[in-house]
Amino acid sequence: MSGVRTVSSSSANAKSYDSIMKILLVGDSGVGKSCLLVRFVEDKFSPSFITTIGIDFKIKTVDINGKKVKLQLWDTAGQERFRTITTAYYRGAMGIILVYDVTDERTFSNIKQWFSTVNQHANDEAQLLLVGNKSDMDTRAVSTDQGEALAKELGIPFVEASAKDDTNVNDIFFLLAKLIQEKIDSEKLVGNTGRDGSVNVGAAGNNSKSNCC
Ligand SMILES: Nc1nc2c(ncn2[C@@H]2O[C@H](COP(=O)(O)OP(=O)(O)OP(=O)(O)O)[C@@H](O)[C@H]2O)c(=O)[nH]1
Repeated sequence: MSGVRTVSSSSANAKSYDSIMKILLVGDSGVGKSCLLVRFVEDKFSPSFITTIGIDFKIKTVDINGKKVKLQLWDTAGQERFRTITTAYYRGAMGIILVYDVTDERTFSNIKQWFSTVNQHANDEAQLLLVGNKSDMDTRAVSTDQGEALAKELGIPFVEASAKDDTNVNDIFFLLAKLIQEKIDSEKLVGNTGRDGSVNVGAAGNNSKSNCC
């Protein structure tokens, strides 16, 4: 994708980036959230399924329009029993990726529920993105048209991807980071980095830096 370039996939020190973006992945258990993250950050794929317990995170620094942006990527557990823990992390997220599995219709129909949970717990200004994963598989149950139609209905962008064969995985994260950056540049979203590297996010109108009336 033009204007976007990977800088490093290791933990960056405090002086090696211009800004931080907190991004969350949500969706049913088994749709491939962890695999998308591992593919993006480590360029690896494992066919074995190790379910996420609670929450996990990885870091990757990318170049967006000449600025070094540290992506703080939070991988939430899809299992219902962790829902109380995971929803606590929605607040402050600048970007949220809703993932379903194109071979599993149930994970697709559950996206509306994920969308509503996100709207309930996340900041109004968070940028959302719908991802249909496992596009490499022949046993498809959800068509690309269905994915596009749902994204249109929800008013969010859509990407089909495969963590396994590395289709569109970089595009997911770079597209989201670019959209977040555009919101920051247009002052719809404000991110402040705390001393510990944590990010506080708010709508620009709620932030003291905004030129509010
Ligand atoms: N064929 C194929 N399999 C995939 C793909 N992505 C993930 N998988 C497989 O799907 C299974 C679940 O992947 P995970 O990434 O652990 O799923 P998750 O969404 O993180 O699951 P939870 O941690 O329980 O929420 C694993 O066996 C993966 O190997 C893909 O793009 N293609």
